Amino acid sequence: MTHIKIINPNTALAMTASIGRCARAVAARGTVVTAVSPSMGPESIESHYDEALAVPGLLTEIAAGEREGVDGYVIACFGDPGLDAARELATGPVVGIAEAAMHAATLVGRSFSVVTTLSRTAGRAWDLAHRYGFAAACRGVHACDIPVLDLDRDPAARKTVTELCVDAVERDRCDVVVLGCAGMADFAAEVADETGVPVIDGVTAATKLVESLVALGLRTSKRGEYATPPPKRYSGLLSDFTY
Ligand SMILES: O=C(O)C[C@H]1NC(=O)NC1=O
Repeated sequence: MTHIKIINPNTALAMTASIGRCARAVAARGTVVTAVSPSMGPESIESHYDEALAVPGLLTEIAAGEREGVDGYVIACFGDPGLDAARELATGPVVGIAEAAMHAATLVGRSFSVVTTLSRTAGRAWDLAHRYGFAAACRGVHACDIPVLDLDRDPAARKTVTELCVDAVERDRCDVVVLGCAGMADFAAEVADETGVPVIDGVTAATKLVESLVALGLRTSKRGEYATPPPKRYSGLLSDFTY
């Protein structure tokens, strides 16, 4: 049995439940998926500030997972917040949904475009494409300017995102669309029908990637940069983080 813990780093429990449903829909029979939100942090992540404040809660969930014997983790936020720190804590693989989606996109196409939420987060998506080595394959990053929590609440959101994806394929002439928010996890099938190209949701892509890495017996390397952090005291609210 493989246990994958999917961490939605924001505190929106309805979004976490949707993320869990999407991941379980693709998980193998022998895989148990638990989807959680930290008890502390922003209700959605739409800025560098939100991202910074989401990381402590994310890391508490990774530390708890290590005590629970979790085999691998998904960070279910398109900014891949805290990914490197999470890898320092985790024994098993940790995959962010942006990284997973971009990898999957380049395995089924020569180019991809990202459709994300707020314009202000587009720079982060470009930064990740550069970091992961996919800048040449990324033809564009487009924002629907729908707040993360409105993706579920606004009945017009799905149509708006779908139309933007159709427009992105036509303008960018990209082979693949990457959905740039964990809150779009259940949009992929509809967008694929409308665009006629492969559409990748990072939640499901990351779930299967972690499952595969665990099946291959691959764990996070502790030889170098991802070694366990050096022990030290952390004061104030962070005193719980003392090793
Ligand atoms: O980065 C974004 O625009 C989307 C990102 N924010 C969030 O709360 N979950 C996400 O996937």
